[in-house]
Order: sequence, then structure tokens, then C-alpha cells
Amino acid sequence: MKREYAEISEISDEEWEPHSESFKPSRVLKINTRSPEPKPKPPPPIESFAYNKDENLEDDDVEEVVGPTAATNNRGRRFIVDDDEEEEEEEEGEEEQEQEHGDFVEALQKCAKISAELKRELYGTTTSAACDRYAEVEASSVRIVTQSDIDDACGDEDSDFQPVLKPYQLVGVNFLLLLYRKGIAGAILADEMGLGKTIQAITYLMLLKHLNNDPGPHLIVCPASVLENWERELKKWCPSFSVLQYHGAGRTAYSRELSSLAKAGLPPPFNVLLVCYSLFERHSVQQKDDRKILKRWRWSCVLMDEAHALKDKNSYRWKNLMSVAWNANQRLMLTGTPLQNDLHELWSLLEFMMPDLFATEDVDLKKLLNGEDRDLIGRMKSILGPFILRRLKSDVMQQLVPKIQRVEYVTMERPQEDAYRVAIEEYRAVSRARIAKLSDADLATIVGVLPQRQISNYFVQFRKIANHPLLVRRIYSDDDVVRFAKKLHPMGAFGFECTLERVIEELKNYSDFSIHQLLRSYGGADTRGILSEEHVMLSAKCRVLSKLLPSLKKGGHRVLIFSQWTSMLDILEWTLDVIGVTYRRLDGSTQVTERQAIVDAFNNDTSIFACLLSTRAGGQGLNLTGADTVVIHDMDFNPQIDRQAEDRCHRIGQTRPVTIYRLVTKGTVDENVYEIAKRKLILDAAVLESGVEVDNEGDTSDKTMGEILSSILMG
Ligand SMILES: Nc1ncnc2c1ncn2[C@@H]1O[C@H](COP(=O)(O)OP(=O)(O)OP(=O)(O)O)[C@@H](O)[C@H]1O
Repeated sequence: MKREYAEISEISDEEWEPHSESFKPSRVLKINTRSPEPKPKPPPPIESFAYNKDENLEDDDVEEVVGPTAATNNRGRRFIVDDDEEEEEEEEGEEEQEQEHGDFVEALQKCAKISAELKRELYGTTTSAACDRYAEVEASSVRIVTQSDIDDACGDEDSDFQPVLKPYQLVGVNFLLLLYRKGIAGAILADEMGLGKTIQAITYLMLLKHLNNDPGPHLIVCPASVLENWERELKKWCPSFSVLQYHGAGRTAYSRELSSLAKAGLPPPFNVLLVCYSLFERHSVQQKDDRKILKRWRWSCVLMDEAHALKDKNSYRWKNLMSVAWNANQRLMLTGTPLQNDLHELWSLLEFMMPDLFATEDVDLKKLLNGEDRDLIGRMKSILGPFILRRLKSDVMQQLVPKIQRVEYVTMERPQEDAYRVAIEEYRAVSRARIAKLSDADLATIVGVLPQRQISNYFVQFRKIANHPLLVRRIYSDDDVVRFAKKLHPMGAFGFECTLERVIEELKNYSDFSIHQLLRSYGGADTRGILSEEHVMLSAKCRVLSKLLPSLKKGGHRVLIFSQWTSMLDILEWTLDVIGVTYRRLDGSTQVTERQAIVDAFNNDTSIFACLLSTRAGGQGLNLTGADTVVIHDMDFNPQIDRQAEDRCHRIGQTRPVTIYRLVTKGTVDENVYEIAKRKLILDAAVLESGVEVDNEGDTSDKTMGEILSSILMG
């Protein structure tokens, strides 16, 4: 029952951004046509937790690892599990479902044993009535290192900086050291955003060198926006480490040297190599070469920041990174939001962390995790138990400022409402015509009638209008388009090689705002056709902002404004210009080298009132405590993405209460997106926090995009 799957990559920053212009499917799918590898031998009774190289998870540029095999090469770091129960043979012909549950139970049993062993080590007893979770362990009871060990390891005579960990951070570092010492090859540090995961991880690496004579090499993988921050924190917290940032100019300067060192079998000239996830996302020659270099070294710790980036085990990113990380001593994941949308995505993280334990080759995970199993949440909790450490701000930082959540329901005025209504009528007519052609179609739904791509496209159009009607074309008529094309074509606005007809076709797909921008860029002194400042206030959200922002400014507040769409950020720039406030902007197109400079400028210069950020590029890892207010202009289906964004300023270092404003346009799909996001947050709390149960009775609308559209178009 081995599953065949297509290698589907998730949407990266760069691919996400163009969605603001028109809907495009994500990357072209590449079907994995390779024949499956032979089934691996059954696992030995001793669990090594090292990645089993025989599994069919490598990308096509994987080359043979030079040197000893994985079996002889994991530095003796093993964790012994008494496997008596697992050795019982499954009866042949057993029901498929039972087999799947058997595997699940097997994984559970192993987890329970590891958990008991670790608890005994951490606080001296397995019965532990006092502490059920690591999160409840107090710094006073930890056994491996104390603050004075950290002073010894990280202190530097040449620096005034005193690295002092907060009590819960000390527990975190001990947790990581314990797993290391027990030879457990994976861990997830999942503290809520802003509690200092970076600092805990850096201190841990420093302690490995100081106490365990393990100077690395370590590989740190993170999103581009936080590369600079990692380098800065590493230099500050452990100045004796040599750190190399392998990206952009750093890559150009060092690739030849690293390649020849790696080929010669020589050790790397650094303790820590910092790279971006993008290095694992593509199959360009350069990236393949880079990955070859990385595969030649045996990493002590491969550390993944914002590790929810590995939620899709079928993505290139997951597979390519695994091909580098599989034989590392440890795969350490940092994420404040381990559970993104559903339990399958969480399982992808677990499988990356401990492939031997969580590989699900023979388990139809989808069926299992979707099953009507009331115990599932509880079982997932026990599975996660030994490997995950998660503390909430409310648990550990009584002194952290409050976070106030506000949902602003905004009301459309006539032009926006008309645009929304016209779109409904147009798409309704298309859907009904299509259904009418099918004799056996269910008249109440468009699911299965319209192609999924068209459903997504309609949904995106509704979302655009709910955000700003200038994101579609309604003001400029087809005649206007022809007129503008005749003006722009000779100016080479689309290059000099394309025909006038092609330019007309292209412009017809443009939004009002894009045409306006084009006219402004090419018009020179000729302002005919461009939109006026009143147009920016056509959206309910911008009108609300035009009142909210000046009053926040008057109150001495500073604001982060997030949107998922770069074209919406363009309109928001215009809005802020009209309102007359100062701002900076950071999105996927901002040079990686400039990102930290923008963050520093915003945090240090209080005359800058706002920072506009794309949720994808600016929502993760950045420290923007200069702001005390966050506006989520348009919410994501995945609430964790917005949660990440909120916590850019609700984190250590924040001294003022933080207010989050979510803008929801009444009577539009915005309301559905909000309902779905709420539902997902309930699941997150149930799996990752104690004492919260999923309430199936009060089921909020967990509808799919297609179901939502059906109710709009067919209802
Ligand atoms: N013990 C400490 N002493 C001084 N500053 C600290 C300490 N711990 C964390 N900080 C600071 O708090 C801020 C937040 O820390 P950090 O970026 O590590 O959080 P995080 O948990 O990784 O957040 P995210 O999940 O958003 O990436 C940083 O500016 C960091 O320097």
C-alpha cells in the first residue's frame, strides 16, 4: 500500500507574490516516476533514530555519501528502547485498518518509553505527579546546566554583554542537552513566538562545544528575512564561534573554497553555517552544487528555524533538506507554530525530526488522522510528548505586556458593494450554465462541477474585491484599455517586440490599480487617465485606516500593517501617503541584505510611524518591538501565519500593551476566512496545550473554499 505521490512544492515567497495580479497554480508538478525502492528491512530491536537512507525520500541530486555508512557512523549516539512488545508478529491477512492502528500504537509505545526515561533524567521520577509536561518543569529542578555553566561557556572578556537566560530558557537548554546526551536525534522547541528560541538554541550549541567537546559543524537553516538576525545573535551570544553566512555575497565569496575543502574531505572552516530554505527549493545547477557541498560534511546539529516550513513532506524543500540532514547527529526544529493547518502537516515535521520512528510508509495517514477517533488528539499529545517543548507566554512571562485582540468589521460603500455583486452575478451565470450542461449534476454545489483552479480563481477575485475594488478592473473600460495600449505600445511598456494586439490582451487582464500605476510610470507630465486620491478610499478597509491610523499616531502608537498581497501593499503605500504618515516597507522583493536595515531603522527611529509588511516575508522571525499595534489587513486561511505576524512586536523587549486589529469586510468571503481560522486555532490549542478539548458541538464553519463558493453562487 505504498503511496505514489507527486512531488509538489509549496508556494514560496516569490511564487506567492504574483498571486496579487492573477491566480496562477503553484509550481508545475513533477511526477516522481522512479520505481519505488525495495522495502527496507524490518528495524532492529535497537532504535537508532538515524535516518534510514534506503527510504525513497532523496531528491535526484543525492549522491553517495563518502566514508563510513550510516550504520557505523552515528557516533554511537543511540537511545535504547526495550522493544519486546513491538517484536510480536502481526497476523497475516489482518485488516488494513488494524495494521495502520498497529503502527500508530507501536509509535506511541516507543514514545511512551522514551518519555518515561527522559522524565526520570530530567526530574528524577517517572511517576511525577508534580510535572506532567516538560513545560511545567522549573529551573530549580533541572540537573544538567545552570546559569553559571552558561557564564563559563558564553562569557567573553572582550564584551560587556552578559548572557543571562530567563528561568524557562534554562529549562529549554537543559531539555535540549538531555535529548542530545540520550542520543535522541530530534527535538522541537516550540515556545510561543518571541520567548527567545533563538537564544536558547544558540546557548545550547555553545554548551555542546564547552561541555561535550562538540564544536559542530552545525547547519542553521532559516527564512531569508532572519539570516542577519541569526548572525547578529550568534556573534553576541557566542563570540567565539566562527559563523559563515552562505547566501548572496557570502555564497559567491566562499563557494569555491568550501567545495574544494569538502571534496578533499577536509573539515569545514566554521562552527556554524547559516543558509536559507531557498537553497533546498530548486533544482538549479548552483543549488545542486551547494547541496552537494553540504552533503559531504557530517553535521552535528542541523537546526531549522521557523521549522513549520517543513509541513509538506512531498515538497522539494522537505526532501532536499532531508538529504542533507539525515545523518546529522541531531535535527533540531524551532517553531512557535508547529501545528499549521492539520495533523498531517504536524506529522511531516515529526517525520523529518525522527524518520525512523515516524516514517509512515505503510500507514494511510490521511485515513487515520481523518478518522472519527475521539482519542486522536490525546494520542497525538502523547506522541509529541517526549520531543517537544512548548511554553506559552501566559505560562512563563507574567510580566509580558497584554495582547488585545480586536476584530474590526468594516462596511462596504456602494462602488465596492457593486463590484462584489457584479462578480457574484458573473460567476453565478458561468457556474449555472456549466451545471445545466451536466444531466446528473447536483444543483446545490459547484464542487466537482467547476475545476478546482477555477474555484480558487473565483475565490481570489472575491477576496480581492473585499480588500480593495481597485484590485480588479471595473473603472477602466475595454475602450480605455485600447486607448492606453495605443499610447503605451510605442513607448515599449511591454518591450518593443510584442504587437499592439498582445498589449491590449495583456492590459485587459490588468486591475484598475495596475493600469493606473502603468500610466503613472509612462505618462510623464501627461496625467490623463490616472486615478485620483479619492479612489484609494473606495475600500471600506482603507476608509477605516484613514481614521484609525491618525488617531493611533496621536496617541503615540506605532503600527505594523500586514497584507498577503504585494499589490495591496502598493495601495496601502498610497493610502499612507494620502493620510500623510511616514512608513517603511518590507516584502519578498526586498533584498535580503536590506531587510535587517529596515527592521533596525523602524525600531530605532521613532519618527517612522508604520511598517508595511507582506505576511509571508515579514511575518516570521523579525523583531519589531518598536511597534505596539498590528493591523492584519487581510487574514490568511491559516491562522498561524497571522499569529506569527502579530508576534513580531508582542515579544521580549516589548514594554507597552500590544493591540491587534483584524479587518474583516462584512458580507464577503472575509467572514468565512475568519471563521475557518478560528476553527483551526481550536485544534491547535487542543493538541499543543493541556486542558483544552475540541468542542465538536459548536462547530464553526469548517467549509472548504468550494463549499463557501457554492453557498454564494448556488444558494
Ligand atoms: N535572555 C534574554 N536576554 C536578553 N534578551 C533576550 C533574551 N531572550 C530573548 N531575548 C530577546 O528577545 C527577542 C525575542 O527572541 P527570539 O527572536 O529568540 O524569539 P523567538 O522565540 O525565536 O521568536 P520567533 O518565534 O518569532 O522567531 C530577541 O530580541 C532576543 O534578543
